Amino acid sequence: MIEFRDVGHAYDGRIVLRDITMTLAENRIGIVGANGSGKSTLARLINALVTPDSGTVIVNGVDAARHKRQVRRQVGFIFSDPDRQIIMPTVIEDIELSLTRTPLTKTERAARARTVLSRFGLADHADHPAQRLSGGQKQLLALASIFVTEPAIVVADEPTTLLDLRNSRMLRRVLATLDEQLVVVTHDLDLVDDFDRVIVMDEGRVVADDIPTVALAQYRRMMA
Ligand SMILES: Nc1ncnc2c1ncn2[C@@H]1O[C@H](COP(=O)(O)OP(=O)(O)OP(=O)(O)O)[C@@H](O)[C@H]1O
Repeated sequence: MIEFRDVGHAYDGRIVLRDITMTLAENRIGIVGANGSGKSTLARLINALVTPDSGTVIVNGVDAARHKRQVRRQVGFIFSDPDRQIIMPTVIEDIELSLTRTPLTKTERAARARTVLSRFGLADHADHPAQRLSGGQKQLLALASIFVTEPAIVVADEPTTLLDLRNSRMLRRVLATLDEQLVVVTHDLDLVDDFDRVIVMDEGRVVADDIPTVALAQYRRMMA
């Protein structure tokens, strides 16, 4: 569960988030809104990549700004630019790296890594150089390397920007099977239309917060 209590944030004195008070308890939550409306900043507050200038963000009972490391262990964050996340030379090594802090043996880590790669359609690329994957494949790898650690909460900032239609459909199917709480920032409205809740941001405020059909209709009217 994620709670925003009267949260505000400014960059260099320019306010980008204001008066955010809400509790995110649903399993799958989408955040949509115009460019620059504050969505990424809101997402980054959840794993303390950004700390609020005012108010508090509480993640599973823990103040994110005060206990960054504890919160980051629970929140997997997926960046829209996968190059920020890919570290190891090969695809399988990159996934295995995510598992180094687990008590799994080397053989178990390799088996878990291969399972997640096939779930994300990358089984045939396991031993390929990670940096030579296509942009979309890198995005899938970045997703797989977070999901393999089974965090309690997954926050994804525009996870489908580089994916073709088949891969964004595959991601949609994978997301539908997850037990983790999921918060997705996106401009891909189809991705969130079967979510439990959609939040619409505008100029740093929440302007709609409802089931997808209602919230997305309001967003479409706003942008018309
Ligand atoms: N690190 C930063 N330093 C200064 N300004 C920033 C920084 N990050 C974001 N901003 C500004 O804060 C505002 C909100 O940005 P944010 O990235 O949260 O919006 P967004 O809704 O995710 O936008 P988009 O849909 O374009 O990705 C924007 O005006 C942006 O220029």
